[in-house]
Amino acid sequence: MKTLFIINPVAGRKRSAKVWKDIRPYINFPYEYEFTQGCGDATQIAKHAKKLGYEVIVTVGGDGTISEVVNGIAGSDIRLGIIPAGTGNDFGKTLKIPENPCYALEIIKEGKNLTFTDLGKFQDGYFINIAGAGFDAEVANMTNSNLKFLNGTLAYVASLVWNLARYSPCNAVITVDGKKYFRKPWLVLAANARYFGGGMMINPDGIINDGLLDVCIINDMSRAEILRFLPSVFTGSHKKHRCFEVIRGKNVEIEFAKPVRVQVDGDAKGFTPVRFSIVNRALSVITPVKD
Ligand SMILES: Nc1ncnc2c1ncn2[C@@H]1O[C@H](COP(=O)(O)OP(=O)(O)OP(=O)(O)O)[C@@H](O)[C@H]1O
Repeated sequence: MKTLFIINPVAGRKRSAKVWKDIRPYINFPYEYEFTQGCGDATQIAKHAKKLGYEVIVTVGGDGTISEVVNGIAGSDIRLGIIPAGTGNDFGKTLKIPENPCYALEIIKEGKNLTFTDLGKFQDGYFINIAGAGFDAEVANMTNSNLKFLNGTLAYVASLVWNLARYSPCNAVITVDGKKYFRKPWLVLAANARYFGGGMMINPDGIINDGLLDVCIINDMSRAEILRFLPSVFTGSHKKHRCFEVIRGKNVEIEFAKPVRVQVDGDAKGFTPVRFSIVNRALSVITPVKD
């Protein structure tokens, strides 16, 4: 199949360029490749590849690279392959794509199993993993913009601690398929997949092709309780916590009493109010097991 690898050389704090060098000798089928030059480039490359008739696009990068490619090929017949080479690599975790790039390449070489995934819709674009508003968006914004000089995990933890000290939950109206829910949340997510924040299983029961967004809400609790709550998110055991709830639906509107930051696939995207919806089975992804 006509295949293009799109490599984001700066993903994973530049680990991606090395990953590409490592896996290249093992690619035993015809392919082309292109490096991204900057923000948004992967979308343009993917759109062009669609016009040129490529059948498979493989990302070598992280979730941001996947998200950009998705925005170039959503709704087409192009198959998405994923070589995890970013910092968090959260989307691939839901699909059980091996974290080891050489094993991930083997899955693409086999290419026989496809999973159709839903895509979230935000404004005129798509997201594949998780979008949301509140505390998580503040953390993502600070990690990506102000703390680039720190390494990945350190930047995330520093941002988490800083925002925990200064962020306070405020009243919100969350409308899911027309039904209004009044809450005072730390954060509200519209999740397609299961993981975010570099391995946190925030949405343990998420199914990526059920045609529904999982609206995950962390309701008001003290800062001390948040500190106890956060580790449980890595294992998914937080789902039994009295302040955590999931509401499922196709259309979600989130409005806070004051404008609160929004993130889409880990990138800060303005402020609330915000609307998300879902497009069922909009993209096929090459996976270890069949859909
Ligand atoms: N050549 C480039 N120079 C600078 N930035 C780039 C370049 N190519 C792509 N980008 C940007 O790099 C950002 C980070 O990419 P990506 O999200 O894939 O890596 P990551 O943040 O390390 O991984 P993850 O999102 O899985 O934690 C993307 O927002 C993308 O727009």
